[in-house]
Amino acid sequence: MSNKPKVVITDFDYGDVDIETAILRDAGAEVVALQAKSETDLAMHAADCAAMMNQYARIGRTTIERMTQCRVIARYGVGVDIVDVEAATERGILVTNVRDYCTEEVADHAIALWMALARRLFDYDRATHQGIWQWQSGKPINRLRGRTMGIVSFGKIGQAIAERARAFGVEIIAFDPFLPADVVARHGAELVDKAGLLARSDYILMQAPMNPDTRHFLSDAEFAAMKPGAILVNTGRGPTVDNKALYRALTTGTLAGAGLDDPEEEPAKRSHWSPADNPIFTLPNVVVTPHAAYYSEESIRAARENAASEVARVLTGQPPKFPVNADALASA
Ligand SMILES: NC(=O)c1ccc[n+]([C@@H]2O[C@H](COP(=O)([O-])OP(=O)(O)OC[C@H]3O[C@@H](n4cnc5c(N)ncnc54)[C@H](O)[C@@H]3O)[C@@H](O)[C@H]2O)c1
Ligand SMILES: O=C(O)[C@H](O)CO
Repeated sequence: MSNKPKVVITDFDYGDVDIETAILRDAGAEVVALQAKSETDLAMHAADCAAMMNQYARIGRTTIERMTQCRVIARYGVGVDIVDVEAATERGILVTNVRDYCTEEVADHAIALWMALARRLFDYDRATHQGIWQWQSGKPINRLRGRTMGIVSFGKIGQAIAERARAFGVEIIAFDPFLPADVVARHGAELVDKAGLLARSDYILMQAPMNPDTRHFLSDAEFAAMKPGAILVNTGRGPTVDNKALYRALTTGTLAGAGLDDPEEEPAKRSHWSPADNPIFTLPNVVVTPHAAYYSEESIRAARENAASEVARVLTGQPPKFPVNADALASA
C-alpha cells in the first residue's frame, strides 16, 4: 500500500481522470476513482482519504464523520448543496467549489430555453414533423421587445443572462436579497422585491442557488401571483421550484411554458427511468435538458483543472482559492 495521500474521486464522469491525476501527482498524491452511487459506496474510502472530489455523489454527515484524515472536499462545480458543509466545517475539513467555469454556458443555455419557448420552436417542430405546415401551430407568440424579464438571483450567471437579454429589448428586473440596487443597475436591471418580480414578469428566469430560503421559492401562491401566460426557465437548482405546483401551473394555463435544466426530482444518473415517472416531462409545453446547462468542452476542462488544483493547494499546505467554508480552518 502506498503512503501517498489518497484523493478519492467519487463519481468521475469524464471518461478518464487524466487531468486530475497529472495535477495531483505533482502534489505527491494518488488518485482513486470510483463510481459511487451512494454514501454506502463511499464509506470504505472515507476513513483514509486525504481529499474527496465529487461531481454528483452526495457527501453527507455519515461519510464526513468517518473522514478522520480528510483535509478538503472539492466539488466539481458551483453548487455545493450536495456536500454537508456544516458537518465538514465541524471537522475542520475545507470545502471548495469551482466558480465561474460555466457562467457563459449557463447564460447561453437559459437564453436558448427562453427563446425556444417564446418563439414556440418545439410546437412548430412537432407540427412540421407531423406534416402540418401552419404558422398558427405556434400561436400565440408575442413580440419580445418591450416585455419584462425577471431574473431570480443576480449573481454571475444572472448578470450574464441580463447582458444577453438586453439585446432583445426586454426590460430586466431582478430579485436578489444580497445585492444592492446600484450593483444590479450597473448590469442594466432594476432590483425589485419578490412580489414585484412575480407581478411584472412575462418571463421568469430562475438562477438561484439551493439554500433553505430558496427551496420552493416558486409554489402555488407564487404561480397565482404571476402574469397569466408567463414563461418560466430554471437553469438554477431544481428544488427551487415546487414540481407539483409547477405541473398545476402548466396544465391550467397559468404558465404558457417552462424550460427546465434541472427538474426538482432529477432522474438518477445512468439509471433507467421513464419520463412518465414525472408528469412534467410528458407535457408539450415543457422543454427539459438533463442538467446540461454548464456543459461545454471548455467548461468541463476548467472545472476539472480548478477542482484538482484546489486539492493540490491544500495538500501542499497552501490556502485554497475558493473556500466555501474558510471557517473550517479555525476548527481544524
Ligand atoms: N444548471 C447548471 O448547469 C448550473 C451550472 C452552474 C450553476 N448552477 C446553479 O446556479 C447557481 C448560481 O450560480 P452563480 O455562478 O450565478 O452563483 P453566484 O454565487 O455568482 O450567485 C448566486 C446569487 O444568488 C443569490 N442568492 C443567495 N440566496 C438567495 C435567495 N435566498 N434568494 C435569491 N437569491 C439568492 C446571491 O446573492 C448571489 O447573487 C448555483 O448556485 C448553482 O446552483 C447551475
Ligand atoms: O453547480 C454546478 O456547477 C452545475 O450545476 C453542475 O453541477
